[in-house]
Amino acid sequence: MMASTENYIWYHEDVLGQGATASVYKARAKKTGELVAVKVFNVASYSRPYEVQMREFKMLTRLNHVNVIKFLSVEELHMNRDQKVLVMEFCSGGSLLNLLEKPENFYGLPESEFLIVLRCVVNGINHLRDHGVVHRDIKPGNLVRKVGEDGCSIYKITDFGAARELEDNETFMSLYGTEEYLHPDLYMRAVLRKPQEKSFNVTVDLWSIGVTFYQVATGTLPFMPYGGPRKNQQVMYKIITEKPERAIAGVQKTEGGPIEWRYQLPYYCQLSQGLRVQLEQVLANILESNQEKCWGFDQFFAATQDILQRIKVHVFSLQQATAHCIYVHIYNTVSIFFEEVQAQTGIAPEVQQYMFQGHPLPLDPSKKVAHLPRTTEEQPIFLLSRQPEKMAALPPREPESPVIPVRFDVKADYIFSRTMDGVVHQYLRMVHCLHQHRELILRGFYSHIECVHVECNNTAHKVAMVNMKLLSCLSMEETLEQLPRDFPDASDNMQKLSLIQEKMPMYGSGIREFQGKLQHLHMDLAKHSETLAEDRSIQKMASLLEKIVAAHHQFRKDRLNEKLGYNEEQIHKFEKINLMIYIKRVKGLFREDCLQKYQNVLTAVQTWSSMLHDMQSKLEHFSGFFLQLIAELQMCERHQTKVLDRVLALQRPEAMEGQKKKDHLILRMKRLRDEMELVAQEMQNNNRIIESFGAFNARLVIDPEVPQPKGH
Ligand SMILES: Nc1ncnc2c1ncn2[C@@H]1O[C@H](COP(=O)(O)OP(=O)(O)OP(=O)(O)O)[C@@H](O)[C@H]1O
Repeated sequence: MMASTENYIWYHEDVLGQGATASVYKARAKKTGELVAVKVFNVASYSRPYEVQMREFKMLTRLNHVNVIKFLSVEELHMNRDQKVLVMEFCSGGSLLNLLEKPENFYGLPESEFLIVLRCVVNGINHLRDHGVVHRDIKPGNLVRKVGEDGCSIYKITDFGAARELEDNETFMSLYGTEEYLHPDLYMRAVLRKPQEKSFNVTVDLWSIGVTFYQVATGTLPFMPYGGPRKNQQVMYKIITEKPERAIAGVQKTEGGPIEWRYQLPYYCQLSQGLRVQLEQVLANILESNQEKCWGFDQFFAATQDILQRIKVHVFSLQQATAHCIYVHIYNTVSIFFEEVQAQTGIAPEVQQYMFQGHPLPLDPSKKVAHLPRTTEEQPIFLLSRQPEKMAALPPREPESPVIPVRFDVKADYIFSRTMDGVVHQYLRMVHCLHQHRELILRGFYSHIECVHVECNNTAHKVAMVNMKLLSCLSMEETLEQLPRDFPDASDNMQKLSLIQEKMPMYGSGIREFQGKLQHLHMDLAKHSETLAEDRSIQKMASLLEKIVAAHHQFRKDRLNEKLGYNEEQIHKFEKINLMIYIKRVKGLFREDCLQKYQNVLTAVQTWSSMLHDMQSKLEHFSGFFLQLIAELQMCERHQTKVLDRVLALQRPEAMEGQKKKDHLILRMKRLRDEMELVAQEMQNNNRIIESFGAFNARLVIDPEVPQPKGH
């Protein structure tokens, strides 16, 4: 069956959605074939006074924004000229509600998509505000989705039918379908039908936006009486009006039971901690029925813009094995970034050090955040603490599984399979996340070990330098010892030098031991990397999910049939048994395989962290000590040179046995002096090499005020 207006035509089966006032169809322009959406108002709707019918059209003609549905024209239905048809741009992605109903979004949208919704709604609502329009029916069903040329979603506010009708008690019923999103004052009037004197301003939209954002972030409605908002309207009203300040959700878990208030987004929500805290702040201030305490539109707009203008920096805290998203403004200094990192990890800025793409990342606190490298979830900046840090990673909390209906009931089985579909999607996400964290831990520790390795080499160079200087000093000391005992300024460094000579092999072997340990760590890491590479848990979970989705589709078909035939019923029952087996396997795979392997890596992290920390602090100590030794040896050299100079100056010809002997001694002295100069030059060269190695040194200068090992 087809219907048409003067310029557009559509099939009845191409229905995009049906609301309380109208049905929306996918239609085509007769002349161009262009796809449009036509909203055909139902009988109840077009029997309203003409001006009321025209309000939505009039309002739409005034609006023009990418996040507001584009109005094209108003036409009349060919079959019934009284019936108005609103023609608008077609959004192929359905509504945000359709998206939330997909099992993969049972626990809310992923962070990137959530931010798109946030941006579109805030910008769209701002445009309405600029034109003095209060929508009064904001909800996921009234946000339609278009897929942009870049593949990203664009959400558009639609359905402007409710805006003026709120002032008209007779047509108030049109709001009935959206009571879950209603501001408490409207709820009282529209749902409980109690007179309400207050005038409704923009805060009613802000409340609905708050409920919508909560649902988009979590997949569930924030205010939930036992049995659902529609079944228990009195409790619903109690929840939204008695909600304590700053609470963002209220749930009644048992019939007639207490209401559990929530001040934070639930654990299963997919948003990062960094975004959650910012969103919770917004929600607490717009889900506020007290007009005096509720944010005004300007505050809401400023707070949401502040979130949207921030850039996201992915940070993985290696010793703690936790992933973080740090939201900062591009114009903030790096020191602000350090503080945000501290807020999420507890690691103080003075002990933070970073690595990126396998190399140390020196960060200057006075520079702008714009200088930070671009990060992704897979390519984060690794955070290391100079202090030992406790493991902070917690095993992920499993989603609550619904109870399997014991009896044969197509409806209950369908609901069960649908929920299970959502639950297993969450399991799959968790498996992905654990896998990714294992990968990041191994990658991060590989670089960390390499950096300690460089430090080890630097220290080994210092040992070599000390040894060279020591040998040169010792040989000179031996020469000087041949001088007459009563020679003034005769050097007596021998004891000190022998003591250093005695200790040096100990340091040398200490460093070799570290190098051995590092090699051992690399081998340990390689074993874990091999286990990770062979891990098929993601594929196994995905294949189980596929089977559960197939069972769910089967149950969806079965639900549509009033009564199943004998064979269909048998198949349904077998499928239910299979479903139970798959679910058991999902949990087994997660707990005994994925979680177990993840815990193994976490245990290794603790060992690796403490070993590397121990090595680094010893190396730091060694470095400082060697620099001190080098200074002492240099002093000794200077003293020896001074003595030599004096010897040469004080030599009197009569004191010597003969001219020949004198010449011989002078020659020897000169040669020695030349040799020393050569050694000194070589050492200077070595110093330069070591300094250039120092640029790769893992002990980064993050804050110039932080005490650094001597000589750096
Ligand atoms: N332009 C569009 N492109 C694609 N789908 C659309 C469009 N407009 C609306 N829809 C779909 O049609 C559904 C109903 O549209 P709309 O909300 O305008 O109707 P309504 O009768 O006013 O509904 P309500 O019960 O919310 O008052 C939407 O939820 C959406 O799924």
